Amino acid sequence: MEGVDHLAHERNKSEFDVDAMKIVWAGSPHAFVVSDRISKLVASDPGFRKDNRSTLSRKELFKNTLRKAAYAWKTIIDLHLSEEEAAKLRFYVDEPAFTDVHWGMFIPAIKGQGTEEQQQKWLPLAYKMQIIGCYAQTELGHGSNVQGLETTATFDPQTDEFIIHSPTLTSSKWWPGGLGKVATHAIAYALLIVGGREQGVHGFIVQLRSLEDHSPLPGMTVGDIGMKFGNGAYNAMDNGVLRFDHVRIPRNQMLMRCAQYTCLCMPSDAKLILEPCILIRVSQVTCEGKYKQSDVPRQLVYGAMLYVRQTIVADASCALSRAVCIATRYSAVRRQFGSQNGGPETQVIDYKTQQSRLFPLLASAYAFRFVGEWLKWLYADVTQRLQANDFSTLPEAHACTAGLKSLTTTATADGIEECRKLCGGHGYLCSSGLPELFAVYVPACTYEGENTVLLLQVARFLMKTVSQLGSSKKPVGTIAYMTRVEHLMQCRCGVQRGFAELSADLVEAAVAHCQLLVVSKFIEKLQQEIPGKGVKQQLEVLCNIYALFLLHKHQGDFLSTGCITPKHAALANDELRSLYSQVRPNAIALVDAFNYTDHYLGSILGCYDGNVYPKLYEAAWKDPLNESVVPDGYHQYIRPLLKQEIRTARL
Ligand SMILES: CCCCCCC/C=C/C(=O)SCCNC(=O)CCNC(=O)[C@H](O)C(C)(C)COP(=O)(O)OP(=O)(O)OC[C@H]1O[C@@H](n2cnc3c(N)ncnc32)[C@H](O)[C@@H]1OP(=O)(O)O
Ligand SMILES: Cc1cc2nc3c(=O)[nH]c(=O)nc-3n(C[C@H](O)[C@H](O)[C@H](O)COP(=O)(O)OP(=O)(O)OC[C@H]3O[C@@H](n4cnc5c(N)ncnc54)[C@H](O)[C@@H]3O)c2cc1C
Repeated sequence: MEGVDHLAHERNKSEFDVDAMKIVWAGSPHAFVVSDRISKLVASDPGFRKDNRSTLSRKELFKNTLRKAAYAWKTIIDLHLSEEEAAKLRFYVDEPAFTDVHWGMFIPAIKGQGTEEQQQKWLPLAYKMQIIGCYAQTELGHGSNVQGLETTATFDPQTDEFIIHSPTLTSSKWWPGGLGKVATHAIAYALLIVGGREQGVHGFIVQLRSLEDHSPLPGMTVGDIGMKFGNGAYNAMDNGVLRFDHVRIPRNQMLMRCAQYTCLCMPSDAKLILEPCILIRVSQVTCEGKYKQSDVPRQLVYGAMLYVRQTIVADASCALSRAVCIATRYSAVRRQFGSQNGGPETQVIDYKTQQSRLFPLLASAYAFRFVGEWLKWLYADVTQRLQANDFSTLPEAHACTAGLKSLTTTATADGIEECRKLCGGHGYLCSSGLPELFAVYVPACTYEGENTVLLLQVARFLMKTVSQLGSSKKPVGTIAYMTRVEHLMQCRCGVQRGFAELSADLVEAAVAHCQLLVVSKFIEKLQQEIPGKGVKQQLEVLCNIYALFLLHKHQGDFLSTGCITPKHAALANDELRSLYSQVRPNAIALVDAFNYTDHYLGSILGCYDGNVYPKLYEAAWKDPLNESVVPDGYHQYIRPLLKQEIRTARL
């Protein structure tokens, strides 16, 4: 029945202050207020309706996404929303679109790699959406290997311009979100060539389309790369292909924070003679001529990826918590077997197998939330240090963002699929919200750095740390614990097989390092002041589940290395079962704490009131296939079959 809370009995079991936990999940009382208000604003506005997405064709889906993006922008302007509120609105609209890349990559790249002048010129246009940007790095032939990119940017000293060109088919830009049909500008990554010499990959701001009629500018061949995985909402994103045919851009459209070019200006008879290189900004003309890599590490060119990777960790906790919320609520609603004397069947959430699959995912959602909070702090800290030309923590920041992005996205993608399975057959319905959530989420394991490639970066960082053990350079920060392996390294320093040969094992070590990070940041969170009755206790239970589940999952490694004994392993398993029993009465309240509206969840199985069956039944009849009792095609194909009007092969 509508209006009845079919999960009230579950909510009454809660042993902690759910409202206080909502603030812990949101990050602060202010963040909760903003989040709560904006999520309800979006949920109550029919202009942000999303329950019909699975019935739209790709072109209808794409056009509807443009409509929503424009509507969202109008809402932001009309309501004078702050940047924080606007970001929350885009989050709760929950529609993969060009705006994700405009706000999530194009703007951060200009902020991170543009000079002051370039920021002053381009950011106001981008913030007002008078230009729409995309991040065009990946090519048909290269994505992981950035230094292998083939697009060229050749400097022409005669005209003080760069010539951007796609010399080969594989140099075609391929995948950039928003590029296919919407973006007016790109930050295009290309191999810089000055005076015939290659100077590595740099970013360039390139206008793609006319701001008058949106037609591609001369020298641009641009379009969409086609349908993507599943019929999910990610097909609303116009991931594009782009080829440059000797496109000229002014010198000042190279993102120059990371590189400068000094040049000889030898005035003779009042005429400047320019060496084949680039004039840096006039105020900085010097008496030498050479390519000058700024004293910032060239990896700052990758700065936007560092930023996005840390946001992706926070996104992982959101996506996993959505799936866990759906599966937990449905597990409390669903009853199967176990009826005693005609009484109610057993709630599937009471089965130990269901708990052993579901509750580690619930714990992971909270764990990723807190490590994401810490990573956001780490990124802000390294950014602040970079402003002061302090690059000391950049390697650690790269390793942490790369490793945690890889770990959390893999666990979340697997976790969403597990939540679908936890919901049985109904989990496979689009109305469960889980198939689309999976289809939209899984590319996170690939974009912004393919997960194995990123783990290899972590492994490289760990090996570099190990190689420095015994030297005066002591490991600090997230690798301080490695001093404890120093003795191991000394006795094993003999045999050093190649990194490549051991890379599969090193990737596992990288995962273990990142898992240690997640556990340690969860523990640090618990050492903070956490208000609210029973809130800290619940988080301690979840932290212990997260850690012990890992111990259980990898007990082979722990046993084989002598870190634990078989008795320890047995004790850990016993404790896990006990912890699951402690979570059970609080499970619904723990997912209520995510404070997701039914609109945002987009799931009948996960609806707040648990009134699942009537909603499933009602939703079925809305499917276009049910618009007619006799299906299209009956008379053409089925009736001849039934009436044996089609010659059938001899049976
Ligand atoms: C909220 C927005 C949502 C957006 C939706 C999703 C949109 C998706 C967008 C994209 O996918 S954009 C394209 C993403 N592409 C990638 O992530 C490419 C991945 N590849 C790389 O990052 C690099 O190619 C590499 C794998 C790191 C290798 O780089 P390279 O060959 O240049 O260097 P190495 O020899 O491996 O390392 C040299 C040195 O540099 C350090 N380093 C590498 N990357 C970084 C970094 N990002 N920041 C800081 N430092 C970095 C590396 O550790 C090495 O250091 P040393 O060991 O020499 O000290
Ligand atoms: C939905 C989506 C959106 C995207 N949006 C953008 C965007 O907006 N802008 C943009 O520029 N790009 C974008 N991309 C591209 C994305 O960044 C790349 O696909 C990603 O970086 C992976 O690179 P790749 O495709 O070259 O994978 P590859 O590197 O070709 O991976 C293939 C396999 O090779 C393995 N491999 C590669 N190198 C090594 C190595 N050295 N050692 C061991 N194994 C290795 C990988 O682990 C993987 O298993 C997007 C991609 C997707 C799917």
